[in-house]
Amino acid sequence: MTQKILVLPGDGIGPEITAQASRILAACKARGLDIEVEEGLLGGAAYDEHGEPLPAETLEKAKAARAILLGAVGGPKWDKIEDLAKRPEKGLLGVRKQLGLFGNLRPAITYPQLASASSLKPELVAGLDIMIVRELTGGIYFGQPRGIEERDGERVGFNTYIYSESEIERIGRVAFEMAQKRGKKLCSVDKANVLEVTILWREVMERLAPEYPDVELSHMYVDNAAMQLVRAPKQFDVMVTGNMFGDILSDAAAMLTGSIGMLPSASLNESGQGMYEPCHGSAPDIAGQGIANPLATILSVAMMLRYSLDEPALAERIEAAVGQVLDDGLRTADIASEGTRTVSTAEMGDAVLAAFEAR
Ligand SMILES: NC(=O)c1ccc[n+]([C@@H]2O[C@H](COP(=O)([O-])OP(=O)(O)OC[C@H]3O[C@@H](n4cnc5c(N)ncnc54)[C@H](O)[C@@H]3O)[C@@H](O)[C@H]2O)c1
Ligand SMILES: CC(C)[C@H](C(=O)O)[C@@H](O)C(=O)O
Ligand SMILES: [Mg+2]
Repeated sequence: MTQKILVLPGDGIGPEITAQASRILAACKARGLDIEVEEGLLGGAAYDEHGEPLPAETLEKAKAARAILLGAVGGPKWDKIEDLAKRPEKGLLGVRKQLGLFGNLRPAITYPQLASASSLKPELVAGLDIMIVRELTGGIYFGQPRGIEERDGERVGFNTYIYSESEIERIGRVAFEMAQKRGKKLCSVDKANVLEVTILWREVMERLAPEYPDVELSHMYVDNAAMQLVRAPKQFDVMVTGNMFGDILSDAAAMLTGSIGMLPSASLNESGQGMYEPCHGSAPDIAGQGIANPLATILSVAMMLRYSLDEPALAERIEAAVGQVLDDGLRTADIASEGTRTVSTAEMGDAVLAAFEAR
């Protein structure tokens, strides 16, 4: 059956990087992958056209798609929109929530060729392979009540950090199952020394553990986890955490791989429908220059093939092509080091495509 794929380029470097990833998708199609690809508007690009960051038409297309490839949304142009609901980021959060994409997988893998591009000592990161499992449709990002209002003569801002047992259990199961397929170690990250919501989080993780006797479960406070990620990151296999902690820790983990431009992601619901996007943002500081690293987005296509389209061989082929290009010494500016050849976004896309075709 033909599967629908929706590409949402978004803002800033979004269109530049999704253009390269789309070429890889097209190459998969040329090799017999039965997909139909269409594009849509999300974020600032959608706001400029329709006055909404998530127009009804985009949401409809997203619901009908088996998988979505997203570039990134947001940028200074839209940061002053007063109505928060109209900000580009709300469009992205809307797709995640509306499609129930609660399971966010963020793999931080340090390619051996890039160990020296990390800001940490190469021996600390060489061979690193961590999977961060982030809850994506709950927690403080969505909790009610929220707002800014006048109280006792001054304005107060407030959000609600809330998780139900069922929300914790469902992301916990994703993480335990992921650990079973990997190194069988799961570290649950919380702030159970202070926050009730994460006391419950820890309890639920403990309750699930006996169902996965082959997985070794540990717990860590988020502040320590941030420190351990830069002290000795290879101690981790799978990490599971809530929406906001996962956002922060995955950016920190990205730097272990050499650049945030290397970290792909998958956001999945219960039926395997997914949105695939790099973990980084729209990088307004380099947008339009043709120098952004497209590899996180290309590697997100590999995740799409693995998790939504059941094509693991094609996924491996893309990952191997990326490895090949790095072996050949090609680097975008963010991962360049002595002795490598600095290339543009499009040249990196050309090289990955050529390596993919040659395999
Ligand atoms: N998923 C998303 O769409 C997403 C994620 C994060 C941030 N954002 C939005 O993006 C905008 C910018 O946010 P920010 O500056 O905090 O984070 P950012 O990730 O866009 O950029 C942080 C730094 O990393 C660099 N960088 C990011 N991606 C890169 C790439 N592929 N190649 C080379 N360098 C890269 C940028 O140039 C910048 O110096 C904001 O509007 C934010 O809300 C969107
Ligand atoms: C843009 C923003 C809403 C988003 C998030 O916080 O989830 C981003 O930082 C991410 O990591 O995907
Ligand atoms: Mg983030």
